[in-house]
Amino acid sequence: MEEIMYTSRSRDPDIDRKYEEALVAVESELGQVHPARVAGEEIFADETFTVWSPIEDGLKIGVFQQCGEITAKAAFKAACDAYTAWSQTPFEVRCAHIEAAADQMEEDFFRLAATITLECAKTRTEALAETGEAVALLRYYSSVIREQNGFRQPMPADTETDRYESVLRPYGALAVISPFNFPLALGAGASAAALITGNTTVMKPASAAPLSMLTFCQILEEAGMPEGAANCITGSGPVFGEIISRSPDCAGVTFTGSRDAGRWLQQEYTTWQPYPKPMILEMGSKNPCIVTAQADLKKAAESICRGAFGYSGQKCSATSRVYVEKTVFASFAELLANRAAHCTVGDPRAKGVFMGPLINTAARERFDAAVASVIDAGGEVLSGGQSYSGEETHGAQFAEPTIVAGIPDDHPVITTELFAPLVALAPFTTMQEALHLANDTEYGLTAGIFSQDKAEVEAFFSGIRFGVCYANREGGATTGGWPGYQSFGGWNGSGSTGKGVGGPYYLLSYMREQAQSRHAG
Ligand SMILES: NC(=O)c1ccc[n+]([C@@H]2O[C@H](COP(=O)([O-])OP(=O)(O)OC[C@H]3O[C@@H](n4cnc5c(N)ncnc54)[C@H](O)[C@@H]3O)[C@@H](O)[C@H]2O)c1
Ligand SMILES: N[C@@H](CCC=O)C(=O)O
Repeated sequence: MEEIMYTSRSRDPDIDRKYEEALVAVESELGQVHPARVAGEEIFADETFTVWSPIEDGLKIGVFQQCGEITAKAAFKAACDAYTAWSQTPFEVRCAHIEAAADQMEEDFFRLAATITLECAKTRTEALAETGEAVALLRYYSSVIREQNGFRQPMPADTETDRYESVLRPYGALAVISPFNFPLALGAGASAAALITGNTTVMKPASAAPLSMLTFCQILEEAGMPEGAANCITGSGPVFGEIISRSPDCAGVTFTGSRDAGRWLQQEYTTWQPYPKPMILEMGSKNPCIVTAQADLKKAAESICRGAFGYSGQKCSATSRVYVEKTVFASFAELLANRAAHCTVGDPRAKGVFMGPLINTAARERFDAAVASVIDAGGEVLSGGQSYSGEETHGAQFAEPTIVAGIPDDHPVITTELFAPLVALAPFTTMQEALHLANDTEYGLTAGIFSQDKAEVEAFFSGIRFGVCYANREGGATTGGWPGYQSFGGWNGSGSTGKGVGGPYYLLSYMREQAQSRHAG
């Protein structure tokens, strides 16, 4: 099938037909009770929680288990029990399991995409691309480990009879915590990385969107993963965080989510664990884009619109600050405002809709407070600024694609991650100033530049302190990274390892080195 990426602009109409059929099928099955999955068994907790779709009132995604200590401990016990055999399984066999899971995901492609749309209100393009990204992550990790011969490397020996090797080996049972905004790709990608390197997993998806990951866990089981290697439990993040911090069975954590939760977990886990264990943290950001007087302004406006407002700005990669050279500020602001005003906002299930509703009321309140704070600070709303919900939206919470300007550099809208469709513009006069403003943040995930001047582009790449950097990217100024093309990892407050998801070094974070010296007996 044709690969649909976040940056794709067109697709075969047959894809839309299959997606629409899957939407009808998946929607008709919603509302069920979903058990947690431990060692291939269905587990029911004493308490449950209900997840409602953000697309319309009354659309019940399902009832999920509010797992506490008993289930979490059982899941880690299962993962620890499975660890020895799985970690000693030849890497080719582990790869074959992950590849079989990727095959199954391709079989279920449209149902998975429809599930993503329904549980977190992604448009069809975003949901299809996320499903493709999830499959691509599994396949990419498998290709890396095969290319690296399972990360076993001969070392020079000092005698003819001795044999020395460097071998990368797994850690144990890892917790895999994933966010609501990429409910499949980021949980499945991290789990696949953990499993393919020989670790076992206890996955914990976000409570706002847990269905995709429970489905993925079932796919892993069906792909022949040994009992207990992959487990998935649902429930409160903070409760899970407390449990794993104090659990000697938890050999490490891979967490994707907000900086506040990630930092809390990092401190708690480090405090309570008896020795240092791996923590792979992928966190939020405040992503800048620089537009110079040498830019193709129309292209920049189109691409920033996609970067800032795609999935309603609820991407860790969303463009949220744009620094525009003073001489072109007014003309660029006008182009961007016109482009934003033409974004199609509506039901994300519908064809042609570019932006759907926000995940929940809290996100809308955050958006409203941000707009009010811009006005309080004497700033200007150049486009959008309103949020709305009501009968005509079937209760879904919408915010207009919004552009603001005229606020100070230390305003919270410039410094704090909003996770809403709001982008702030500010002028600059020199490239040095633009880079200073772009880098003036504790975050460091994605950044972009629009300029047709090669020297400006090179100055950007050498001066920017972010992990994922794009020049003149058409399909999203700072968004839409793809496994095997863009390693996706944050610097500074955006990530802990410096090795990007979907990149050649990512798997290294899931293994530790062992020197094996075989001397003549
Ligand atoms: N850097 C990246 O690659 C990346 C990718 C996607 C999302 N994100 C970030 O994720 C955030 C949006 O997702 P979210 O709202 O689901 O984030 P969140 O931090 O609220 O939750 C993320 C996950 O962590 C769990 N969690 C929450 N508190 C926890 C705690 N104290 N201990 C352990 N687990 C806890 C949640 O249940 C969820 O599964 C944004 O900040 C976004 O930038 C980062
Ligand atoms: N691959 C996606 C991941 C975003 C995470 O929030 C992007 O690059 O936009």
